[in-house]
Amino acid sequence: MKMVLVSAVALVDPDGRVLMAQRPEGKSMAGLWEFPGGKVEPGESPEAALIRELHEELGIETWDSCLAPLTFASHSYAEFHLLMPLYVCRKWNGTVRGMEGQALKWVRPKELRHLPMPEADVPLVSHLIDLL
Ligand SMILES: Nc1nc2c([nH]c(=O)n2[C@@H]2O[C@H](COP(=O)(O)OP(=O)(O)OP(=O)(O)O)[C@@H](O)[C@H]2O)c(=O)[nH]1
Repeated sequence: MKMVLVSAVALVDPDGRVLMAQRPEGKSMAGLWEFPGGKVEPGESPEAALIRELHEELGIETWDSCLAPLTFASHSYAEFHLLMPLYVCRKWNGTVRGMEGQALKWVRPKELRHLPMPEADVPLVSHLIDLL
């Protein structure tokens, strides 16, 4: 099965809330809330992919040294197998904005349990609750 490598991040604000982004209409899994991030391009490190995606999607700047690995998702969808490292980031420059028109919200870790999210993300929530 095709393996897809996606880097994702839990941006954590000073109140311990996590930023979630809603997948827009027209995309697969539209309406579900996901961690910011995206596919790792050939030749790119997972950290570089995340720094690029955070700039493109949210208009913020961060650095390798601010990305702490937390856990990963390994999940088979019908079309591909997703391997998705999840980082935690508490330090960035700029104010988050939905640069691609996507809805954003800051969510308390326990409230993540009630948010509709992609299947692959569900097991990640307890790691964030433990951490935060
Ligand atoms: N960024 C992100 N992607 C996730 C999460 N969970 C999850 O299953 N994914 C999947 O990982 C892939 C990320 O692709 P992407 O963000 O670079 O591009 P995309 O939405 O345009 O992908 P698409 O090809 O499905 O339309 C998508 O298939 C997405 O559904 C998550 O928490 N964050």
